[in-house]
Amino acid sequence: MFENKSINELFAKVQQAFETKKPFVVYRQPESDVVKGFFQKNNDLYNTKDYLDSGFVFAPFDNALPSILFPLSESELYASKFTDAHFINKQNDLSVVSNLESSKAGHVALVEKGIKFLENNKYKKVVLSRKQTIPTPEFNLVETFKKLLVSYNNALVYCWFHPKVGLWLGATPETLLKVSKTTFATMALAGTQVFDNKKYSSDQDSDYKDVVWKEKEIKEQKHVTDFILEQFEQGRVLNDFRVSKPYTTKAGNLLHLRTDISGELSPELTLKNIINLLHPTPAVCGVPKQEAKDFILQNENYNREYYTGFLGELNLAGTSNLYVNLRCMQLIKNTIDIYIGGGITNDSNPENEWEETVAKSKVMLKVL
Ligand SMILES: C=C(O[C@H]1C=CC=C(C(=O)O)[C@@H]1O)C(=O)O
Repeated sequence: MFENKSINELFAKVQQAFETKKPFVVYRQPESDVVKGFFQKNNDLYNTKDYLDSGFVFAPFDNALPSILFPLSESELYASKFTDAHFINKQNDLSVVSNLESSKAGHVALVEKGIKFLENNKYKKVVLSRKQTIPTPEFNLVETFKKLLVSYNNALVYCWFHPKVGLWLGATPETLLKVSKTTFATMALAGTQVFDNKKYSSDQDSDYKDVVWKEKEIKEQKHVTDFILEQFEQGRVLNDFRVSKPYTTKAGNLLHLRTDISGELSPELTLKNIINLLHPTPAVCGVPKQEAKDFILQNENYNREYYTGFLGELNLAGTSNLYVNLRCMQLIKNTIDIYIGGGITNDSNPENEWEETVAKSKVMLKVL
């Protein structure tokens, strides 16, 4: 399906497609050394409504809006091996500084409003976010993408472009779902703390067993696990259900709590049914889902667009690999908008929630 190219040919193709304003996506799945690309042959904007098509899907947070598809039948597909040796200078220091004080007041006020909303209604969780604009007069697409590749090995790293939509890049640690025929897997990812690199020398999740999580983070992550289990119970769709214990996982400079959930899907279930059950999960929206979504749309004061939506391979040889669009950014002329958020519960401290978004913003600031 994917034609082999050298990595330099693939990057040259990316550069050319971007300069000539042709739609494309290049991406590398977690723990893989293969970079794949879809290069659409025309400039049409295709949608998928039923998720029966094959191709690469790019879906917004607001599930009432259309999902964009690069159809398999309208795209050239290339793949190439990529190793660190292709790129030596790993990351920048965090020299890009922007005016954070005004953003801080706005975000703290939003979180305070979120906490009141939860208390007044006895709701459990809402995920609140912001965007931060960074000047990038010297932005170089291929170099930035390479830095993301070498910096975030266990993330889905991508660069997506459509002339009618814009340019998005990201390195997301969160799987929305993997479906291969009837085998299904997802994860509940939430809770954040900054990774202490003096304490741990390895990148293995098994080394983080002694990490201590506060009650707030444990609850915040449990809401995501419970939501997924309830959704599948209601749909009565999973046989041979397997649910891991929550464990600590590393994503860039951060640690999160994660539970793995997998099983066998009832054959009558469509991918659209599964996506509707899951998206948006409380890792990016809240509990109850609709009320949290309404609060987000009415109060965040900016448009999330594709941040906290999902993206990935759709029905390629019977398999779909979809990821939640986190730790992402969008190019707007000579600036980059970085999108960052966090889960709010009754126990949240607005100042800490602000700090969490600052820590998360470093995932992208490091490569700019
Ligand atoms: C909403 C984001 O992260 C989610 C995923 C992992 C941990 C999260 C948290 O600790 O709040 C969020 O639920 C984001 O990075 O913008």
